[in-house]
Amino acid sequence: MSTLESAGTGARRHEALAKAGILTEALPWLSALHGKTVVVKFGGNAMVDDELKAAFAKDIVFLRYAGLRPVVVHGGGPQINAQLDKLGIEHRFAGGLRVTTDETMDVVRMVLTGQVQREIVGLINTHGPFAVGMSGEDADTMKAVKRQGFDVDGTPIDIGRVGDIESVDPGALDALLDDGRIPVVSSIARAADGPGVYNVNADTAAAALAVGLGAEKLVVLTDVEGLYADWPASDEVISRLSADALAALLPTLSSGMVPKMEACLRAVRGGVPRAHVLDGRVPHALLLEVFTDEGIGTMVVPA
Ligand SMILES: Nc1ncnc2c1ncn2[C@@H]1O[C@H](COP(=O)(O)OP(=O)(O)O)[C@@H](O)[C@H]1O
Ligand SMILES: CC(=O)N[C@@H](CCC(=O)OP(=O)(O)O)C(=O)O
Repeated sequence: MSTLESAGTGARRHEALAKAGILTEALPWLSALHGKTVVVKFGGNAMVDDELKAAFAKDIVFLRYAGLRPVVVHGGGPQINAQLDKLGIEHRFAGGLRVTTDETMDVVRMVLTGQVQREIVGLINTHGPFAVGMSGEDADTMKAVKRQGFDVDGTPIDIGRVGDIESVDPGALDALLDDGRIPVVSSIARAADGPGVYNVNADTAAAALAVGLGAEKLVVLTDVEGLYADWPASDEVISRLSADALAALLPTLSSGMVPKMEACLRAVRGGVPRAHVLDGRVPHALLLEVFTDEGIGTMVVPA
């Protein structure tokens, strides 16, 4: 064999070993997570470009073929804002939650279930007949009561039709999962204290469903690398923290991170072994988190 040929063989061997290394690294995770439910929250800010959305859909289908039971809970804050702007309806947030009038509620429901959810279902189903879209209100999967006692810097405000989840019935989701489907759930709950529905923050909804389903993991995809220790002054990401450490940190957090980290805390305190906040702008962040040893983003653990 010439020197050139043996160099070529060496390079091919090296490449083959590197590829096989990535696949074998997944083996312990495949074994540990087989048959387990993973709830993935896909945030509106993580749905920024078509390539990322397509990569997300592939990852979800990958989880399904790998023997996991993925459930997608989606947000759509920016998409709701865009529609409210088109309609000339004012929008504002308090403590990371949308102040939701009856008029706003109609738009939230229309955009989440009629637009964002449909798009995610379509993307997943380019890979097979897996995704089934539903609203959290369907089959009483989520029931909520009006969020009370909300204040901004000590001043009480009425945040409108924003719900606190009172109960989760995982029956419909379990039936879909048992049938090999991938549920894609919009964060709307049926009112338990009167007629109509409530707008539920999608992080909060994902955590409640993760607890209700006895999920192994909650993964929240967003548009930052994870929880920054001292945001916005620094971009140092906290890679791992316990529930107690997170509880101590919560009062110092602001904007969209408040419901997100509260959700991680609720999930872990509700029996979900791990909750992760990942950067959805990184292609295939979900696959990397689930199937490699690489720790990315922020992980919350019980202790
Ligand atoms: N400590 C923090 N670490 C990271 N991001 C933070 C922090 N505090 C506030 N944020 C803000 O929270 C945002 C994420 O929340 P949000 O916009 O609601 O995302 P999503 O649409 O994915 O739910 C980040 O883009 C960032 O601007
Ligand atoms: C009560 C509340 O704030 N509901 C959210 C629901 C959508 C959501 O949470 O979307 P993201 O995940 O993209 O932020 C809203 O109306 O924007």
